Amino acid sequence: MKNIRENIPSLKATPSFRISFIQTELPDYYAPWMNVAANLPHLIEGHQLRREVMPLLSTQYLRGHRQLRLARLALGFITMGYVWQGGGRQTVKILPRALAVPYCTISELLDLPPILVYADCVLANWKKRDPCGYVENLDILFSFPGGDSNKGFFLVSLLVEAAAAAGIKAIPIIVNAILHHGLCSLETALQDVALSICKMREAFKLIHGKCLDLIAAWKDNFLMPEGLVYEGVWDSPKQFFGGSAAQSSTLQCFDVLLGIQHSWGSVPRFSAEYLGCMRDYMPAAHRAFIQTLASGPSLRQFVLATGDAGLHAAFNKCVSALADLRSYHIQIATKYITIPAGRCRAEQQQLGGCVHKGTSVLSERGTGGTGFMRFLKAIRDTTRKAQLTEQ
Ligand SMILES: C[C@@H](C(=O)Nc1ccc(Cl)cc1)[C@H]1[C@@H]2C[C@H](n3cnc4cc(F)c(F)cc43)C[C@@H]21
Repeated sequence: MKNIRENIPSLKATPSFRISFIQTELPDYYAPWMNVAANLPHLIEGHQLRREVMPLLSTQYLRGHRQLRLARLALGFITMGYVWQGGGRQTVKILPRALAVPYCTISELLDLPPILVYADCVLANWKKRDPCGYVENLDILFSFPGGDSNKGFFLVSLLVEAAAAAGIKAIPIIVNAILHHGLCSLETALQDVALSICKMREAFKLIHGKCLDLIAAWKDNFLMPEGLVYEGVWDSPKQFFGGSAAQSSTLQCFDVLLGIQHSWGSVPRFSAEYLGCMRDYMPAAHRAFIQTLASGPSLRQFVLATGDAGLHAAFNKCVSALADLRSYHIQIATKYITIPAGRCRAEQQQLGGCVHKGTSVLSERGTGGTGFMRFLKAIRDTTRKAQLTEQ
């Protein structure tokens, strides 16, 4: 595969969704954070993380968005490791101020919750080993114990996101075509979206053999019923959702573009509200982009109103490509994520308590677990029904 930037030209051009190269360095002053984050698997497996003495550092020497994202990434991994180091048995209820104060300060500046999210683990957590090399030389910056499976999972998610960039880049063209009645440019742009979604599915295939030891949460988690106290920031404990595929901006963006509404009351946790809530866990620029798209002209209504067969077919091609991608996501989640969660449950029954898998407790949310599977199947079915019927 050629260099990722040459393969997907829109990477250079899409401001909001450009897969930007997050820095991999911070000023030396922040070495205590970077060294602990880089050494996390070893510290967690050796149960030494909580003994690490972390100085309370000031965030004033962080310069620019990329340094803030990198510092937030390091503190997010350290926090997750600190909370879940002992697995489900010995979760902590208080995050020490040396972590909590800078983590919450940076998270507030970035308008993100003080917990590890998809945009941290996937969009910010990567570098090119050889700056001039090809896509194969991607590597992650930070990981949990579990070796290459975490790495593969995060990098494949990144490649899926990178493949989406071309489709995202077509969205402003689509909105302009609607506003100016440019039927030809609209049909071409819809074809670009369909092709991009097909490429996302191709990238997704690289996930075989990878899995994620899920990013546990401290919301609706029976092991931390109150949530987490962020010492020196808030007096009462706070609850936040863990990392989730539903936090992927592209996962939600194409639904909004195609007018696919997800409302699903049977399991309130995974309803439209959950998807809406997950937008608060996306980068602010992505959230704004989706919100602007949602409040703009309806592509679906426009295509129906034109009665144009070519637009009709191009729109339906996008919907069927998205439904196929969702079906593939379900296959992957079943094979690589839900089963481990099921295994964990089986262990729980045997041991009559919570069994942790590696550094985190498998989460019913986010990526695996039966609740998430029902969620994925429901949004796949809703996607299928979004096809424009024959005129
Ligand atoms: C590999 C998986 C994962 O769960 N990754 C993950 C989860 C949590 C964390 Cl913390 C880190 C990584 C899935 C990747 C592909 C992503 N995707 C982006 N746009 C999509 C549009 C779609 F229609 C669709 F079906 C999946 C889509 C979602 C996640």
